[in-house]
Amino acid sequence: MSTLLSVRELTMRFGGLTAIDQLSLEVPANKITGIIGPNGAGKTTLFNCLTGFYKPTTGTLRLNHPSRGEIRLESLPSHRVARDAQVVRTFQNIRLFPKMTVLENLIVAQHNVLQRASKFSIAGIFALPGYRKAEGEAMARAETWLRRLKLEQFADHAAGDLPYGIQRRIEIARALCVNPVLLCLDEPAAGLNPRESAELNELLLYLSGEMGIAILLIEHDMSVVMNVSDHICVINYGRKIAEGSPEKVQNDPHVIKAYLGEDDEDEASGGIAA
Ligand SMILES: Nc1ncnc2c1ncn2[C@@H]1O[C@H](COP(=O)(O)OP(=O)(O)OP(=O)(O)O)[C@@H](O)[C@H]1O
Repeated sequence: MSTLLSVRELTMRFGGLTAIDQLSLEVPANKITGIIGPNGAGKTTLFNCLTGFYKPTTGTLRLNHPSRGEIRLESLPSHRVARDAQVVRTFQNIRLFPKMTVLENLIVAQHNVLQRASKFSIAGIFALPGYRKAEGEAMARAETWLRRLKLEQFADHAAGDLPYGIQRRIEIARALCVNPVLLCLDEPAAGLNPRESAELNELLLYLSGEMGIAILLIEHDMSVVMNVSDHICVINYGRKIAEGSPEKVQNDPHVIKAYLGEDDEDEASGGIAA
């Protein structure tokens, strides 16, 4: 099993608060790695460090890019993390452009390639052949992902008018248009009903199993994280407290204690069961 991302002794401090504390973690290629932990554990901060939103206080984030070799994510600005390292994320709160159509949202996500092809305006304004080619490819990629994610019928709808579960799926399609080598999903099941959560499971298994995309998944919905993850890392107060298979972490006394506290350990296993 090859390692795609190696997080080493990552620490992120905000003044006196240590949100991530000496965290080390290996993320394999082509697998789903779940990141769980109680509220405020530091999960989103980890994503923010990975994707260039925060500069870690200390520690390293080494991406073993399949064609570009080792990339040190901690030293890249956020726009280069997506463009050069192909590490792409979604957010806890949906961040689509609500008035744009679904297809437009997927095209806009590819602004990096289009901007380069436009040579930062001239080629775009005059629709030169290189730009037209890049535009055609962006459109084809958007249509491909719409089809694969069963979203074609919504292509011309304003994204903001669609049901919440569909919008979540569009966010994933949008991230996929950037050809991620690592897809970081921050609570993709938030707000989904049980049927939609089950569909999300199928989608994640398809992306990792059929498309070979590595996924880092932050999720509170245990029916998702326990059913799709190959490996789970549990953090609390910014520290790793357990890791292993879903079955292993579910029964780990440290995890049970972190979720419900010392007095409620009997009830706790219910809280982290799939
Ligand atoms: N920009 C910031 N400035 C100050 N403190 C921050 C900042 N970002 C996060 N924190 C703090 O860092 C800690 C970890 O927050 P984080 O959002 O990473 O937790 P989380 O595990 O994602 O929580 P949740 O499951 O509720 O989303 C929290 O105490 C939070 O208040």
